Amino acid sequence: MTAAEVIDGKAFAARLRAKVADQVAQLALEGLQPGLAVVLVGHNPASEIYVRNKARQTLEVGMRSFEHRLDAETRQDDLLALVERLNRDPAVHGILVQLPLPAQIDAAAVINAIDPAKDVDGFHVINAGRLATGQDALVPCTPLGCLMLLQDRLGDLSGLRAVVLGRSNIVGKPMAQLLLGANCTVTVAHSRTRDLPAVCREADILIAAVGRARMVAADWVKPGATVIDVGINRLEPETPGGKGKLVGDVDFEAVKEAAGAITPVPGGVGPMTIACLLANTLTAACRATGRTAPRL
Ligand SMILES: Nc1nc2c(c(=O)[nH]1)N[C@@H](CN(C=O)c1ccc(C(=O)N[C@@H](CCC(=O)O)C(=O)O)cc1)CN2
Repeated sequence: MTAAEVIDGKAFAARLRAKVADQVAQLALEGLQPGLAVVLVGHNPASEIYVRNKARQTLEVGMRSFEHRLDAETRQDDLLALVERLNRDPAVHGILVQLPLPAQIDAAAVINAIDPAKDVDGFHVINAGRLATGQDALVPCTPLGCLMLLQDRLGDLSGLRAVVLGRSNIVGKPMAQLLLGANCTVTVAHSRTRDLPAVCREADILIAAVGRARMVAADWVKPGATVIDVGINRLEPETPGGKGKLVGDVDFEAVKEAAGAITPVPGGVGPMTIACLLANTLTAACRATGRTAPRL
């Protein structure tokens, strides 16, 4: 058996951002500049990095970036008031509240306060419902990125068996909806699923999004399957004061000997998340101004 093709999400994301930048340049000729507002509450170190990268990449594609950094002790009412202001601001076409939020804030209440037309994370219950019923929706960025990588490698996904390992609102559930929409036969598996390895072995497409480092072993994978690893897990540092290695939910070294193709961590799905956020912001800006959103 030959080793799997390693899917280069970093390169794919760079190409997607270049397409977004081309479209933004076209809109500039018509006097429209898409704007993305990102809200960070508190000082989660990983979130700080993601928010910084989002702001930088937003500017790089020619959009306006609005960053709002709030104290860890921020009250829910104050955050809701900021969301309301951003909903009303015509320069802001996309709004994103970085997750996780501190414990005193009800994340669902905040997400559902965002205007669904500006909900570029696609987490609002209206967008979740639209996706589930096959209507035009803003689609969560990480699952959208996974779908793009799959369609790029496999073309038409019709009839393929897909197993989504994980049932979160931000990855597992929307991923399952997208794969259903692409005519896959979809199973959503999770920690209570009986005989997980056997269920996963049925998959032509295996999406690992459980948040457990290197959980998916080589004998969970059907030979030749396409494996998409959404996990981002930081291992304990090997030396005191060092930085722990970043690994996915899949045992990459072992599984690449069984799979047909596999995404690495880092450099697989992660970079697609921000590229799709920019694509969603472009979509939101086009729709808000009566334009048809481009197919990227
Ligand atoms: N409001 C949101 N919050 C969160 C989301 C989200 O989509 N919307 N997703 C994650 C975090 N996230 C974006 O916010 C994100 C995670 C990972 C990456 C990424 O590029 N990862 C790199 C590795 C980065 C590193 O070295 O740490 C990779 O996999 O190559 C981008 C964005 C939770 N919160």
